[in-house]
Amino acid sequence: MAHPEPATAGAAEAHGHGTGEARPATGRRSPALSGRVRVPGDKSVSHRALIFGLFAEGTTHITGLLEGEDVLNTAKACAALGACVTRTGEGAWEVTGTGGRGLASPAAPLDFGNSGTGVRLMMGAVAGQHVIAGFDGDASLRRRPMKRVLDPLAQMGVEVVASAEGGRLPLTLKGSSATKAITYETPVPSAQVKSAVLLAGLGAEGETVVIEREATRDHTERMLEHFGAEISVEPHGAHGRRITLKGRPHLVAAPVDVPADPSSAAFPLVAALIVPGSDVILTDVMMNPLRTGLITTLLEMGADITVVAERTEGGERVADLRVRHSRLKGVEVPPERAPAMIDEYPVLAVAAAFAEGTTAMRGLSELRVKESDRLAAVAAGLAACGIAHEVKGDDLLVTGAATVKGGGPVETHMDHRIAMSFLVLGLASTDGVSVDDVAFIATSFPTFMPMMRGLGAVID
Ligand SMILES: O=C(O)C1=C[C@@H](OP(=O)(O)O)[C@@H](O)[C@H](O)C1
Ligand SMILES: C=C(OP(=O)(O)O)C(=O)O
Repeated sequence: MAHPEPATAGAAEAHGHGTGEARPATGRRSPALSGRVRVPGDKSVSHRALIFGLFAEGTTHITGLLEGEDVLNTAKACAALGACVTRTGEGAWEVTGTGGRGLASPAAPLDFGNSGTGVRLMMGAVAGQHVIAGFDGDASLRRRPMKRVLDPLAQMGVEVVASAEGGRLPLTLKGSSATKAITYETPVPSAQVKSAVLLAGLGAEGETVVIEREATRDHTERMLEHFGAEISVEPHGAHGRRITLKGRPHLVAAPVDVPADPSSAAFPLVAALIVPGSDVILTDVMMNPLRTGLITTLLEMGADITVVAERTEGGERVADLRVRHSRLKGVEVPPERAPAMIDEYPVLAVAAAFAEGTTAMRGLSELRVKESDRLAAVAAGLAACGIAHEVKGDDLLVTGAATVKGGGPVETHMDHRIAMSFLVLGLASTDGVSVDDVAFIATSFPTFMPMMRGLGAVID
C-alpha cells in the first residue's frame, strides 16, 4: 500500500496550520488587478474522485486534483482504507481501488483535519463495509454536527461504537456489509448528507433513495454514473430531486479531470469587481448549475462578467470568465439559491459592501455550521471594517458604500473562507484589512497568496 508522496503532504504542512501558529496578514488598497489565472481544482470533485477511486476495480487516473490539506487528508484516508494512492506529478494522482474485495479497517483513527466533506463522505463510505474505523479532525471539525449523517447511517445499520457528546468527533463507526437500503429525505439541504447515504448505499442490497427538497451539488451522482453505477435522478417538487441508486454496483476505475473550483474562483472574481480598473480572466471554471449561484447573483448586481468559451469537459460544464471592475447595486438573494452558493456568502458580503443600496441574503441557517459560524463571523468582520449590516434571524443584510475604510483584525475562527474574503475586502479599502490567521487558507486554496499577488494584489 503506497501513501501520498510525502513531499506533497509536507508542502501543504509548510503552507498550512501544521505549526499551530496563527499567521496574521493584511490586504491593502491595490492597483488595478490584471492577468489570466486558473484557480486550483474543485474541492468537491477532488474528494469524490479519490473516494470513488478507492471503491473501484482498477486504477483511477486523476488530473487537476486540488492539493489542499482537506483533499490530502482524504487521500491519506483512502490509503488507510486499502487503496494504493500515488502522486505522479502536479495535480496528477493514481488510485488503485479495492474493487470487489471491500475496504480494510484502518490501523489508526482517520484524521480529516478541517474538512466536513472528507469526514462525512468517508463515514458513509465505511458504513456499508465490514470495517471498524475511527474519525477525527481539528478543533473546528470537532465542533461541527455529525448527527445529520449518523442518523441515516444508523437506519442503514451502522453502529456508533463511541463518540463525543452529541455524536460529535472523535467517533468510531462499525460498518456492516449487510447494510439496509433506505429511502431518506434529507432534513437540511446538504450534499454531504446526501453523498454519505449514497456511499453507504453502495454496500446495501436493493435501492437506496435520497430525496432532497432543494437540489444540492450533484457531483456524487455524476461520479457514480461515471464509475458505472446504476443511478437515476428525477425532479421532486419545485426545487428538489429524487435520487435512486441500485446497490452493490461493480464500480470500474474511470479517469477524472478536475475543473477549476468555482468556490475558489469567487475570490479573484470579487476582487476584480471591487478594485477599480481591474480586468481579470479566470480559466476552466466549473459551471455546474448547482454551483453558479454567486455568478447569477453578481450578474443581477450589475457585474461585468463575460462567460467565454463555455464547453463540456469530463462531464461538467466549464468556461473562462472575463471579469472587470463594476459598479454594483444591492439585490435580494432568495433562500432557494443558497445551496448553489453556500460557500460564497462571505465573499458576496464583501461585494455587497461596495454596492449601491442593500443586498439582502435570505435563509442562511446552514452558514452557522460550517468551519465557523459564518453568519456571526461575517457580521463581526463587517463590523470591524465599518460596514453597515444587520443579521435578522437567518438573513444577512449588507448596505454598501462608495468607499470602505477597512480595519480589523478580523477574527477568522479557523475558517479559510473568512480569511480570504476579508483579505479581498482589504484590496479595495482605504486603510487595508488585517485578518488574524491565514494558515487555514491551505485547506482549500494553497496557492491563494501567490496567485492574488500575481494579479497585482497587495497582501502582506
Ligand atoms: O458536498 C460537498 O462537497 C460540499 C457540500 C457543502 O456542504 P453541506 O453539504 O454541509 O451543505 C459545502 O459547504 C462544502 O464546502 C462542500
Ligand atoms: C464548508 C466548507 O467545507 P467543508 O464542509 O468540507 O469543511 C467550505 O469549504 O467552505
